[in-house]
Amino acid sequence: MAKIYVLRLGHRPKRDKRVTTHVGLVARTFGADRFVLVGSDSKVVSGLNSVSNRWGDGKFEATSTKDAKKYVEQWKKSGGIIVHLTMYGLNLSGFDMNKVRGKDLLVVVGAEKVEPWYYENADYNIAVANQPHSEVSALAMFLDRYYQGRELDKGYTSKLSIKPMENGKYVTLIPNELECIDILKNEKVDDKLLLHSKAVYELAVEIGKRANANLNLITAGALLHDIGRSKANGLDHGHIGAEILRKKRVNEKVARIVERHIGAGLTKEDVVKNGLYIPKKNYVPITYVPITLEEKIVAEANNLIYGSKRVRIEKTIERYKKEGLNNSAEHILKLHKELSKKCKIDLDDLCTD
Ligand SMILES: C[S@@+](CC[C@H](N)C(=O)[O-])C[C@H]1O[C@@H](n2cnc3c(N)ncnc32)[C@H](O)[C@@H]1O
Repeated sequence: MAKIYVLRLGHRPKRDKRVTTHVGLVARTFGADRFVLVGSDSKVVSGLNSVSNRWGDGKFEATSTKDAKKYVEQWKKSGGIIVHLTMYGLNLSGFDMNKVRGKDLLVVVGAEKVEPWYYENADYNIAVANQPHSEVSALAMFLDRYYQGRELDKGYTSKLSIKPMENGKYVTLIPNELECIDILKNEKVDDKLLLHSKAVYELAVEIGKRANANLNLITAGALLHDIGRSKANGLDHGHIGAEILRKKRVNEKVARIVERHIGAGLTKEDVVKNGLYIPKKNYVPITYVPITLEEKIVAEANNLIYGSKRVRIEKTIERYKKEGLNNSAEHILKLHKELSKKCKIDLDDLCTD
């Protein structure tokens, strides 16, 4: 896929810190892959990377270069296109974006007066209205036209994310390993449960790596999967755990891992038969069955752990059958086969018993 980098010229550390940071923030949010600062200002660069790690998937990167002209020349040499944003350029409104789509694109923005060399070496000088305004707005407008607005709908599975609210502020969190342990301790889970949770976590991460799953989600989902046992030990501990986490503003994707981890999930019949809480209609999809890859992996890892020991799936299936839960046993085997195929190994091979 074609990449888009933003090159920021003329940064004056004393004067431009805030504006340059905003150019980088716009680059990230409006879909660029990288922000390249000409010169050095480690605070600006590290600040942008910190935002990328907390609010994004960490793929966007801020870096710097000493030699802007060399950077531009190399970009052109490797077949990329240069767009220089300037009020003196072709008006964006009439510009055919297809001329630059599909190719690696370097978008150059200035701070103070930009040297003529950049005007001459750009493939296209483009103006967002032929009026003086700001590199921040020019970049946002250009990228928005480039992506035709799709960049605004990009969803991230990030450490922090916002639940949009008509009134008020609501930020949800994917806790890391240490934060999960703190959450468990605050709920006063006992040492045995802590050991079990850690064992499920370690195995889930191993499986997650093989399946190319989101490891932050798996870490939180696996460590917290049994948090509901601090209040209940029946089949409802999944849902109760998820509710505890929702109250703590933990990301909904983690809450659902917790809610759907029992066996290979609880079917609607299980839920009705056992008189469990039935989610409201607006809770979509209405299910306690794992759907996402991360939900499936945590359920599978939990099925391969007994206490804090790894066991083969057959052991768990036997236990379910002994309790007359033949349907659930079948689903557990099906999930095991599905994930083993995805990981290209029999997941029993990760377990000794
Ligand atoms: C404060 S302006 C400096 C103005 C400069 N004389 C110029 O070439 O546009 C800083 C940067 O904002 C961007 N900029 C300002 N007005 C723009 C416009 N109408 N269209 C595109 N970019 C603009 C350019 O990248 C410029 O280098």
